[in-house]
Amino acid sequence: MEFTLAVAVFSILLYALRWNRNRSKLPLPPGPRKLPLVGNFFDMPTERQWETFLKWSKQFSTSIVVLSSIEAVKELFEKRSALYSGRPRMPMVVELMGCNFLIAFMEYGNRWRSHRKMFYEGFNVGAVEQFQPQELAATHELLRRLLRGSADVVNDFRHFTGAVIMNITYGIDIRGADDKYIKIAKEGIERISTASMPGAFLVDSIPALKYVPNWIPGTEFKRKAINWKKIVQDSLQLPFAETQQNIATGTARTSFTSINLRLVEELTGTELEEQEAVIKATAANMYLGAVDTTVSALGTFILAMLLNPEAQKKAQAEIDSVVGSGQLPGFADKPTLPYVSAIVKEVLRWRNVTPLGFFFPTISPWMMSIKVTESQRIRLSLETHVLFLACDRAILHDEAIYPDPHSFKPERFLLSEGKLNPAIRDPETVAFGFGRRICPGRHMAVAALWIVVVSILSTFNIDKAIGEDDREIEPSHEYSPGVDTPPVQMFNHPTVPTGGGDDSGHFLANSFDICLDMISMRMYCPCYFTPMFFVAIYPTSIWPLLGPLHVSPPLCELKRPRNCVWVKAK
Ligand code: HEM
Repeated sequence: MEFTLAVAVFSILLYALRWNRNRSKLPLPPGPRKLPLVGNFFDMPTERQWETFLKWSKQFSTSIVVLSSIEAVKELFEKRSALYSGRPRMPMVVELMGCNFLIAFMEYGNRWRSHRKMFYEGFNVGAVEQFQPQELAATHELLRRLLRGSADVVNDFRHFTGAVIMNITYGIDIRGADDKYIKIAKEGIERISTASMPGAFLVDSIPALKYVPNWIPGTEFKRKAINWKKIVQDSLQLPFAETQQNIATGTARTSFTSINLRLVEELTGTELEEQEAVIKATAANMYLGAVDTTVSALGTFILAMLLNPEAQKKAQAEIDSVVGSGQLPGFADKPTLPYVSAIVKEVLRWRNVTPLGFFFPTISPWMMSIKVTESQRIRLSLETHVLFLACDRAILHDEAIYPDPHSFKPERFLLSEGKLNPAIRDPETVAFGFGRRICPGRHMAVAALWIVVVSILSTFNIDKAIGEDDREIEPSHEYSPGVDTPPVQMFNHPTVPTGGGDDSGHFLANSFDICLDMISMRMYCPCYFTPMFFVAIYPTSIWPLLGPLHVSPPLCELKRPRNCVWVKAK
């Protein structure tokens, strides 16, 4: 028996070594020089990643396939989505900080499915219509805040999004600008953003470091993880506990959490615990997924209006002629306000919130090549294992579909008679991702964007702020990656390349080399030569590259309240 086992193990190892040798005949991908053990860890940029990746892409080749055409993205992420819906492993944020409740970081499987299903039930295209009253009420509150003279428009947008989502998700009212839940969520998102930055923590490249005792020098990351976990846990636990408490005292308002908790109240024991955990986690995802993304898009709207006063005037003329100046617009006006809808589409296209989508790891280390489209096939080897990354910005700036892509032109979505042109690809089909991992909050996000955009346009003029020298201040194009980090240079220019790496321009193979360090890691790992283990260690070596969420800080003034009689303070 033991002999048979030994022969079996030996044969597998022999096969593995031969298999590896065959594959290693393929050339190694070029990239920055690797150090022993840590590979290219220290080369990884922690900010303005796109610039470094672009530089590397010119200097080197291969490794990451950035899909910059809708055809390639649909082929892989939609037609073959069963194979391309995974997520890379993230030891710092998921395992040490306990963010395994975040759907965006979950591995594709049953756990992800159960959370996603519950999310879908609450936020599908039909279900989100029931949130319109809350969105409208929060929008009118936003207008009142702006009317009182806002010092920080971005903060007001954060407050708006928080108010809508806390109401829908937990039935909790936000109290003032310093509301504790807004504060908790803001802090939680900051920590999650920092911890999920590619290259920020070595433990993501060497997951075994998470077992190193805390007292050993150099394990500062473990202490950070413990502190940050507490902050993140607050955003998971506290609002949920308040809703539970309200249900117990009979004061709970109808919300996603209260409805779902009532549905499971018949359950007992482990079944109840499991269901409660899914409800709690899904609710937290709603808040954490919604805030920065929506705030970023609204910030871009303000920037676009500052830079394009003509577009602002046209939208206001449309609103005045359709809604009139005697009342505020509502959701029912949407079909009759195509220019406003075109502005929302252009906001999602022009400076989309996630210029780079999420990473999807290569499906299987056993594959030698992957067919991307009918005419394109990528060769794979162990060393050139690719991560697929949809470059949303490139797709949304495709000149063939959107001529003069860097200009803000809502007209591109309109027919000559002023109606929306269905033939132009709707940015909503790109800006929220693709396939099975497509953003589940997109319907709510678009509704919230639309009502805020139309309401601000109907009541305010958005003008450049006036400086102390009585001159207009030119708006900054700088956006902050993540939250509360110093502003960095924004994508004024197409820093993410939009061309193709091949004749048809379909995708940028031979482009970014962002995973070079991870590939090196695999080569130093003792398990590397055993393909059986390779599957297990592969995800540990890959960072996700979350397209940085951009929160813009537009310096602006909302002047000349237009129909402000309708925005009277309460
Ligand atoms: C303008 C607003 C928004 C934008 C641009 C946006 C964009 C995105 C993108 C690009 C993804 C990744 C999709 C992929 O992997 O291909 C995503 C995922 C996600 N979004 Fe959004 N989002 C927005 C608003 C929201 C809102 C309002 C919510 C919650 C109510 C939300 C919840 C989520 C969740 C939970 C995921 C993870 C999905 C998964 O991995 O299965 N998002 N979003």
